[in-house]
Amino acid sequence: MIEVNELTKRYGSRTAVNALTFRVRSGLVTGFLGPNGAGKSTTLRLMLGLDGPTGGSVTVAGRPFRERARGLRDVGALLDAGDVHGGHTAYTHLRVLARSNRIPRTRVDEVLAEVGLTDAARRRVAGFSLGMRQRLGIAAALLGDPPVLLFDEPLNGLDPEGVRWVRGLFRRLAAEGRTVFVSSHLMSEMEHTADDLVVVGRGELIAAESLDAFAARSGRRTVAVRTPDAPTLTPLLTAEGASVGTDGDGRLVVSGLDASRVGELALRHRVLLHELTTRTASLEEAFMELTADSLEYPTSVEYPTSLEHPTGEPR
Ligand SMILES: Nc1ncnc2c1ncn2[C@@H]1O[C@H](COP(=O)(O)OP(=O)(O)OP(=O)(O)O)[C@@H](O)[C@H]1O
Repeated sequence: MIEVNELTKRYGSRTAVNALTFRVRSGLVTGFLGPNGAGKSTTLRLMLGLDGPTGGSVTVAGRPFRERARGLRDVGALLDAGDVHGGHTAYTHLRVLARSNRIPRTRVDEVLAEVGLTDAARRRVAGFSLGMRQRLGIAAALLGDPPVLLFDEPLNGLDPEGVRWVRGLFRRLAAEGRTVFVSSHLMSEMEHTADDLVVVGRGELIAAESLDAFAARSGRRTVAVRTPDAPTLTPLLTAEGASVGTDGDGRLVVSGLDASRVGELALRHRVLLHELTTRTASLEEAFMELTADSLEYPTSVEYPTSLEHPTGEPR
């Protein structure tokens, strides 16, 4: 279990992390989500004691990480896959880490096999693809067989097979009772991997709950309606208290009424319907909406949720 309490980090006048409080439970995969610049990497560095907090604390199994002497056998981490001496081979890189952490040499071969790098073990890391570097970083995190594992954007650069493999690996590590904390800026990467979510934006905590609770809270339902007579139907719907937008594809998007009520109204007023569909906002949409106000580099891209705005105007 990792406990993060009122954790704050300021760089000069810039607050990277502001009073974050959350827990990461063992035996589960916890997704650490937030847009670029949200403070994820800073939080991970603070968790590992690589940087000192301006305020607050992090404890791993009840003790600050700095006080722990077992290094890689206590906490394994992948922070920056590029942070490897390019002149080393994969084997040498892991061998050096193993030696300085008093980990037996046999473990190097085991983790190389685990991440699928046995055949590339004697090649220089300088020639590795990003995906291979990620695998090597994961191997280093696993080297000490630690109970706690932290990964910063581990899926970057992996091909679909690699992504599937990493997902399976995280699930297995959690099933073994370990604490697995994985950062990402994409909900789609966590949706089928994480049990719990910690969501941050501009250094602030936005949500810390189970994925199921997040989904239940944010799974807003709307009704998509295709009709040749939108000018008649729209005021009937708004008179019933619904918000009506359009989806840019000729459909009305109705929130605040369920599909059966929309169907009844249409029938009563003899409005022809070509389509009537209930839609549930995806987790990705809910995440985008939750973090929209905290984007460091907002773009003018419209996401589907904005189409449900009553006026149809982008927010
Ligand atoms: N050493 C530093 N000096 C000054 N500002 C920093 C430093 N490290 C991070 N920051 C700032 O703190 C904020 C959080 O950055 P951080 O890298 O933790 O975010 P992140 O969520 O990991 O983003 P990304 O997904 O882009 O990696 C950013 O505004 C960043 O510019």
